[in-house]
Amino acid sequence: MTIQWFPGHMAKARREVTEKLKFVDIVFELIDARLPISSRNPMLDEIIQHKPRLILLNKADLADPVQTRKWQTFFSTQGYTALSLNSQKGTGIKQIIPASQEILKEKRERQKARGMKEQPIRAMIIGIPNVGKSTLMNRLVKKNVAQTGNRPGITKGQQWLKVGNQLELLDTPGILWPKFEDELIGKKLALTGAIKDTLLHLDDIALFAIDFFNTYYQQQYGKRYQLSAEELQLDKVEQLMLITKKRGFREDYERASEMLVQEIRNGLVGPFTLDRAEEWEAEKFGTDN
Ligand SMILES: Nc1nc2c(ncn2[C@@H]2O[C@H](COP(=O)(O)OP(=O)(O)OP(=O)(O)O)[C@@H](O)[C@H]2O)c(=O)[nH]1
Repeated sequence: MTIQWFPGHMAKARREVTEKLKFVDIVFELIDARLPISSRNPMLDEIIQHKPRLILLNKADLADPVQTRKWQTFFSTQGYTALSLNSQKGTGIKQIIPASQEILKEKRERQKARGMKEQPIRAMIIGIPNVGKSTLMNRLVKKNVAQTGNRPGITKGQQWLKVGNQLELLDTPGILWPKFEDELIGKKLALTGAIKDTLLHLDDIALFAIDFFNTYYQQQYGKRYQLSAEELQLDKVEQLMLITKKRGFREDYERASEMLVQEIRNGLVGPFTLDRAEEWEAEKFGTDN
């Protein structure tokens, strides 16, 4: 991704989201299922105020399914519905409309009681760069309305994209920033490809990944890089040196680091979740995370 968030950009993005919020009934907060905390905008609560929200855990195909279920439970204890999605394949997409209807049920019933005609639900997608906003939009609308991988352009007049006759989606998603100035969050975001590689050293990300996989997913990691039980006891630098050698990269640790990070990102080392549900007790959740 090419966006660098400077204060000016952030303020503009925030203004744009605030402006668009007026037109919608519900916000679809798109987050990366591998990073259910780190891929959120830390100020989202403040920005969207009390607007109803549906949390969408995207790229669930790349995440640890056990963790995804735990996160769904976690969010439900916070009063939110969180659906697990694979926007690329469309898995989970069908639940979006019924879940939104359920969230807005009381409001819609009140409107009905006042004799108002039932309108399609109006929604906007909000998420950090590269989380899959365009992919989801294209899936929902079933045509290529937003080019995936594209950068958000200049705000046009509000355009609504019809999703059947029950949902209308704002044509430009809200793009907000993650809290990448936090070093650990920055490494996690980098490992999933959410922030520019040049913001951090690749070997730092690779060493972080080796540590993480040794702790949580040692088996799938050891298998992929043919590391024996003994080799898995070595420290992370020695493991990186071994992987480099085993891949035939001689002493090119930079190349090995890049390969490792790319393979992890693309799911070749198996599904994984970097933010661990059990480490986030209820009271930790909120605007200061
Ligand atoms: N594996 C997997 N990849 C996905 C999924 N959703 C999106 N992607 C991929 O993630 C990358 C980013 O997707 P985009 O839809 O461009 O993301 P975006 O949020 O619109 O990105 P920006 O324009 O940078 O804000 C693309 O390569 C997509 O194919 C998913 O559910 N699973």
